[in-house]
Amino acid sequence: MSNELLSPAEMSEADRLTIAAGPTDGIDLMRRAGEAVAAVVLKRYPAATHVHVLCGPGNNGGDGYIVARILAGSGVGTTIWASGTPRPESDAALAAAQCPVKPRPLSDFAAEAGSIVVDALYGAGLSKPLSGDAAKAVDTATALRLPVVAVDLPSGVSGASGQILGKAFRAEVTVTFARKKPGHLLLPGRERCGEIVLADIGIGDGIIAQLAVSTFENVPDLWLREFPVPAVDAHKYKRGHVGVFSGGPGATGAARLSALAAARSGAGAVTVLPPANAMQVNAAHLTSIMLRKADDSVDVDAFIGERRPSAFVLGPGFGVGEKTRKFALALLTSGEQRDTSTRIDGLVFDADAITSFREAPDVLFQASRQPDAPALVMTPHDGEFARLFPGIADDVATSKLARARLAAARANAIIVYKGADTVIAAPNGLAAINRNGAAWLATAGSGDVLSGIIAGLLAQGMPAFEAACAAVWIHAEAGSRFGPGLIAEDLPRALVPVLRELVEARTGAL
Ligand SMILES: NC(=O)C1=CN([C@@H]2O[C@H](COP(=O)(O)OP(=O)(O)OC[C@H]3O[C@@H](n4cnc5c(N)ncnc54)[C@H](OP(=O)(O)O)[C@@H]3O)[C@@H](O)[C@H]2O)[C@@H](O)CC1
Ligand SMILES: Nc1ncnc2c1ncn2[C@@H]1O[C@H](COP(=O)(O)OP(=O)(O)O)[C@@H](O)[C@H]1O
Ligand SMILES: [K+]
Repeated sequence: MSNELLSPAEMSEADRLTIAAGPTDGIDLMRRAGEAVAAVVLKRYPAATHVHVLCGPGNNGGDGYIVARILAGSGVGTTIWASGTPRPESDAALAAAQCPVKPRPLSDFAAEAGSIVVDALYGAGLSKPLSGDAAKAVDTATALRLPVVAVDLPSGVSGASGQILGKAFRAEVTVTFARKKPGHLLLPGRERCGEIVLADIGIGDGIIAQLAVSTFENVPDLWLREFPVPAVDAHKYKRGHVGVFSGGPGATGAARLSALAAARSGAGAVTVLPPANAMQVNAAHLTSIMLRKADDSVDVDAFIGERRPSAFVLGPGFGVGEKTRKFALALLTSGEQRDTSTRIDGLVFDADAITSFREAPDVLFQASRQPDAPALVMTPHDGEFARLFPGIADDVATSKLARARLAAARANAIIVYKGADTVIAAPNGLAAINRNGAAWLATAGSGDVLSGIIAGLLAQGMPAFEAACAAVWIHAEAGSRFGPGLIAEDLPRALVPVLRELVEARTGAL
């Protein structure tokens, strides 16, 4: 798998293990890194009149000295602008000594239109906000609209969190090494990276495996082996039955969006569960989706006993308050009284099911910790996250990745922390960052569809973390492919070509 994301600490451990295993040493890694960047510059900017290489004092700068040597050797006009000097006897000092281009001070940095900037100031070792000459260099490159090729990360972008420390370059291309880092995918860093080129510098898969990485890019490789494909002898209840709770007569659309998405995602049967006074309005809009009254937990229990649903969605359009809390807690704690034939596999709590616990989140978390509780997936956007996880949400110094992980551990649930850079985190520390979405998905009801997809996959027996990751990717893929004009009603139908491709990839053919 090459979808692991390495923290700066893991990257330097990979570096250490590679060197310890031999015969590769530090300068070999640096040389390959520099060669990869130089190759990108030569290929992408063949008409560049001049390349300005900005070199910092650490190994990122060391990569820059190698780039400058190769470019100058290829006949490209090259200037080095250096901030500080590499530590004596370091790999970067060796790279600088072998570079025939004489460095000029970064404080004098000036460039002409038509030239290119290679940003090798700071990478994994960024330790404080960009200031002084480095910040001025960002302003100069921005004002002149110079194309920037970033080495490892645009300087100023934290590889761990994607946060911008002070200022950061906006690269057209970022060349990174061995594996991507969380900062390449988390906003706002992602936006500053431009296209990301991953270069092999000789850190083998075996070395990465030794790191036991727990953060991944959310791509199908992560969960495809668990993606459900119906068996030859499938019948509708074998494909899983999803119950979706509906709000009252004026708030039923969200549940129907969820229900349709669960059905499209492969659940064999889906039932919308409204209060009695919303049966009529739901009935007027449903065809293949079933309908059953659920006024209270007696109704819910009877439904579970008779129809054996395997997953539920609670929250979209349901309303905030005591009834929601009661339903949520009853679903979470019902396992104690059930035999295996009526056991619920998974729950998706979204929207109002999250907000209803804003005054007493611990009540919810205690219930989700009971040994018999079904797997719980919660899908907060920023606002809902802040309501359920005060303390974690306020800690702006941490990354969205770290916040999602802390929340998953606190809630004993899979947390799908939504947004343009959705993070999916599990209580055991596994996490994935999604990046195939598009802003077309920012439309009312889009989150309801996501909840339905998750429940559809849970009902078919997909493990909860994988189901959440798969649903986020599928939802994002369908929305970005649809593009302009997307409304939530379009999404369930837009899932079809995406699902077809996944089934083909999973089975080799349909
Ligand atoms: N690991 C690997 O496998 C490989 C890694 N490689 C390369 O190494 C890079 C990491 O190198 P690195 O660890 O030396 O850190 P780097 O980013 O050069 O910065 C450290 C220096 O910058 C300084 N400094 C930081 N921020 C600053 C600021 N805002 N303003 C001012 N100063 C600041 C910091 O100062 P200090 O924190 O000590 O005060 C220190 O002197 C990595 O990104 C990749 O390009 C490749 O060669 C291939 C193999
Ligand atoms: N700019 C964006 N880029 C990618 N995905 C987005 C963007 N904005 C929102 N989304 C996705 O759209 C969905 C919106 O969900 P939510 O905020 O709950 O909306 P609603 O409550 O209206 O259904 C989430 O899956 C979110 O990740
Ligand atoms: K850089």
